[in-house]
Amino acid sequence: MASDAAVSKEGLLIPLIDFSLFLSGKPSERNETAKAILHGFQTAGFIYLKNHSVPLDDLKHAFSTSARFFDQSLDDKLALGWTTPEANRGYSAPGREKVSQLEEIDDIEKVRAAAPDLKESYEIGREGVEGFPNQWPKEGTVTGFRTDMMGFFDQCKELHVEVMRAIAVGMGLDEEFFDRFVDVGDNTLRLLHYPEIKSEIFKINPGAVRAGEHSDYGSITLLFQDNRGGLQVKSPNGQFVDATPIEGTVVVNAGDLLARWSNDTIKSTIHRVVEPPRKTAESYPPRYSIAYFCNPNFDSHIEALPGTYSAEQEKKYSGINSGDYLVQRLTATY
Ligand SMILES: O=C(O)CCC(=O)C(=O)O
Ligand SMILES: [Fe+2]
Repeated sequence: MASDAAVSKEGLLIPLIDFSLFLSGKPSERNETAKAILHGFQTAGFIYLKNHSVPLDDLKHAFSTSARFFDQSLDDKLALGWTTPEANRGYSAPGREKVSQLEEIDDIEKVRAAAPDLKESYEIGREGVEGFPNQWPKEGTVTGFRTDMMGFFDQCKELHVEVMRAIAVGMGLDEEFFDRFVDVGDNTLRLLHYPEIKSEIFKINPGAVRAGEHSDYGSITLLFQDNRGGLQVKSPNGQFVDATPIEGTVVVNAGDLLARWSNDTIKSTIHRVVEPPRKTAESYPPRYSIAYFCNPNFDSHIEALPGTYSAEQEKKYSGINSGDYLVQRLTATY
């Protein structure tokens, strides 16, 4: 069988799929796996892949490198600050955005004092894009950072191509159908750190979350999480369900642009990050995750995929340029 359930609750079934059966299985296994992947995206909008192409050691190394990055002083990180949606590269410390939903000034100050940041992140884009250089830490500060992160970037880029091939096969399209749409690698590697946080934060402000509910924008997101937990996915009946970490797997979710491309046959599902299930008396431990946001090449024209409509008037959306769409979405967020 190509898949088990990674999550099954409240009508949300997220399959756990052995990706090696697609990468190197017999033709029948390959087909069956591709169908299971597509089905997961059409129903839950999320899948877990095990035996994918990113080796566990490289993954562990990416996490320890990320931790060393966030260990730098705040000043050093702020010097690499995220600038514009067009660049979409660099460091963000958006801690203030959530606490500002509190109404009483006293409460706001209390929460800020106890938890200056619920989340910090750092983004890396494709190298060599004119006008938009990556914001690398100064040479020698985080040893090996640039080489290791770009190595990881390329591994994820390759995995994106393979997952898109699986979707193509699942849809009955040519296996290489998406290749020319995704070969450039206009993707974003985002390191995330949710610092240790006092438990009382969630008592003072029950609405507090480590990352607010949202959908992702692009084709798919490859999400690697540590073993803390806290990621939740919205079920069809509106309940948030834990997407519990499974070591060595990657969580893959479809983004809004893929949903649009598929004429809404694929779902881009809402998710968020809350406090993890385990805590000490005083606090919740830090959590690290790495999200790799995949996009169609920024110069591609995206319109309803063959087989997702039978007559022109069934196309739900007009065609759109991928890069324009993504900048539009990022502009609305920051
Ligand atoms: O940290 C996580 O597990 C999820 C992050 C996420 O959904 C995002 O950055 O879009
Ligand atoms: Fe997300």
